[in-house]
Amino acid sequence: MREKGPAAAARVGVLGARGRMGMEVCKAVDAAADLELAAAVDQGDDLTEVADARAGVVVDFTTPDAVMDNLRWCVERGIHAVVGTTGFTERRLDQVRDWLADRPRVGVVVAPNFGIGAVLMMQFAARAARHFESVEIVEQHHPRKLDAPSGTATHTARLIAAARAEAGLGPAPDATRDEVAGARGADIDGVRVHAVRATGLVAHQEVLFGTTGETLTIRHDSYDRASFMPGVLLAVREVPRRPGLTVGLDALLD
Ligand SMILES: NC(=O)C1=CN([C@@H]2O[C@H](COP(=O)(O)OP(=O)(O)OC[C@H]3O[C@@H](n4cnc5c(N)ncnc54)[C@H](O)[C@@H]3O)[C@@H](O)[C@H]2O)C=CC1
Ligand SMILES: O=C(O)C1=N[C@H](C(=O)O)C[C@H](O)C1
Repeated sequence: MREKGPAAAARVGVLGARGRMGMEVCKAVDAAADLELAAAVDQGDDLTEVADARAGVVVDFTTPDAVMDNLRWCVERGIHAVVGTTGFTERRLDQVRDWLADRPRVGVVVAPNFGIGAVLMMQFAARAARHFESVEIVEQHHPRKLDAPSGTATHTARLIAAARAEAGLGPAPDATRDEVAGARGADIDGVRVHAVRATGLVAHQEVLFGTTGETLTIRHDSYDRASFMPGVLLAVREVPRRPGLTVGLDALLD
């Protein structure tokens, strides 16, 4: 942790600091002239390190089991939070909104994917959804990932399902009668999602649309975790100006 002097704008605490994403975030914050890495905390460390270090913004890349307790702790102390950890259901988001109602000046940004290309991939998929009767998602990740399907794939499926419902599209055609369990993937709001895990992969997703005589494939690849850092740093800089809950990076990019 390098002291950058009084000109440094925001003091940042990183939770999950010894994880794959946490380490990358610590590096990126340390390298940013306007940010100061105030605390780097992982499992077993005391969260009070973050408060003692006077961090104004916390970045959480931990686990779905840990993230809600961390977030509550931050909101109660008036610390803004940028969250990349997966596992956010509507119920969890409502819980965060409840906590924030008591702390109206605190901002929380929860984004299933901080990659700019991934955000655009989700926007393009939502836009295409109403024009195609068929759609399936294939996500591919490194084999140390704990959750399946990915948060990005789940979010994409929900966006597509909402667009299909708005356009009055029914279920995608599928004559499958005999199925080995899992062969047709997970059903997320009526959209099939297939999760692949293989050494050598980082984070990849294809959205395959089909209609009579044509298909459209929208694909995004993160080859390096550095790809998430411009989005994370954007959220760190913006979150103090955005009280309440912001879901996704879309609003910040606009
Ligand atoms: N939104 C996005 O753009 C991205 C999100 N992710 C998500 O971020 C999360 C972390 O991913 P990775 O870094 O690959 O996992 P990882 O397993 O490498 O790192 C997680 C770290 O959190 C630590 N941890 C667990 N409980 C903790 C607690 N209570 N307090 C502090 N630290 C704790 C672990 O010891 C570990 O070091 C996952 O949910 C993943 O899906 C990953 C990449 C990009
Ligand atoms: O665990 C990962 O690696 C990733 N997790 C996020 C997800 O589940 O969508 C974002 C990205 O896909 C990398």
